[in-house]
Amino acid sequence: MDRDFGLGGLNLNEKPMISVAPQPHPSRGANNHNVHNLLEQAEKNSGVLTLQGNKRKADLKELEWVADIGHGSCGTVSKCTYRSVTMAVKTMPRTSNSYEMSRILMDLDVICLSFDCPYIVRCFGYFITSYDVRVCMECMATCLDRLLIRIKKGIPEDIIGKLSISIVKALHYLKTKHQIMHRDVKPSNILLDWSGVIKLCDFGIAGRLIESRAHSKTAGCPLYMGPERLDPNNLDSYDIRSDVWSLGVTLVELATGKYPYAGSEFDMMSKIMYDEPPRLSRDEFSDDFCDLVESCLQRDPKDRPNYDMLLQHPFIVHHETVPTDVEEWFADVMGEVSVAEAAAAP
Ligand SMILES: Nc1ncnc2c1ncn2[C@@H]1O[C@H](COP(=O)(O)OP(=O)(O)OP(=O)(O)O)[C@@H](O)[C@H]1O
Repeated sequence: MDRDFGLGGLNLNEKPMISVAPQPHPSRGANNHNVHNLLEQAEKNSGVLTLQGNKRKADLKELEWVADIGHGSCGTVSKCTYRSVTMAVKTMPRTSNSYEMSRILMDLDVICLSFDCPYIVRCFGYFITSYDVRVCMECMATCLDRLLIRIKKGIPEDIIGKLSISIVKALHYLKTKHQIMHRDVKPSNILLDWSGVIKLCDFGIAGRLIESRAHSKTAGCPLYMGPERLDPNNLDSYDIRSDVWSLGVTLVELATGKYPYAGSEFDMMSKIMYDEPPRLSRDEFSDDFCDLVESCLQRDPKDRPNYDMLLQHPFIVHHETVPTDVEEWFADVMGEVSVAEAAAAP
């Protein structure tokens, strides 16, 4: 779809999510006046859906619920149809809390802004009512954390090769085209469809970069944050290399089938800050893959690659050229899971 409204330039950066250090009240950076204006701007295109290349004014009453897909901290995602087009609709209740509202608007803005990126989940349009905001997206088959739970093992390296290309390209696109960093890279925000296409989603806590740096330390899931973002003594801003750390942790989790740190949340955060970063075993994975992960999981952000460097990494370059059928693999594993589930059923 075309970019329907632009929220760019307004300060939605200060949106701390999970407290890991003393911090101001979450709503401080997103003032009510800004949020109100942004909402008014967005409302102008409410109900305009772009389907099969045609823009049309849609009637919310024609949106039919099919099934719930899942719940996140901002709302619920459901499978719906609009005139026989299947979509995933994320419904987020409107709230008087300007921090929550700024998250909703940021998610909406980035997804609309990224209409031309094939590695970011596509948006058909949205509805803003007096009660909620509903974002209509293409419906993907699953997110990678659910997939890991279902298959109960790691994802094969050649599939991770294809997946890494899509995610690095999505992050690179956000950085170079819109000066945005995602700040919440993790398996639950990576989606896969039945034809094997991999896309990034969930931009509620994305941050606008000012001179390539973001300035709010606390947004995102702390378990995927780089040590520099968890350190309460570090008052510096951070850059996209913090997302590169999150990508490294995500790749280890996808390859091994489990999150690399254990213990209470406090233990895990201490380990991220003070222990040696996780590594992949060279007995189980190729040297190129192990090297890529090692480069992403460097304690000092300056030692991590940027996206241009990642795109030239031998692991990525190799998987750009080899034909890997993600669609077939996905169909096979889902088939195996269904057979196993049917066999285990009473
Ligand atoms: N376009 C989509 N197609 C299919 N499933 C989706 C789509 N968008 C989101 N989902 C799924 O819906 C569920 C809820 O997503 P949502 O983005 O609201 O929250 P989350 O990422 O799980 O959690 P949080 O927002 O707290 O980080 C997740 O399982 C997600 O994978």
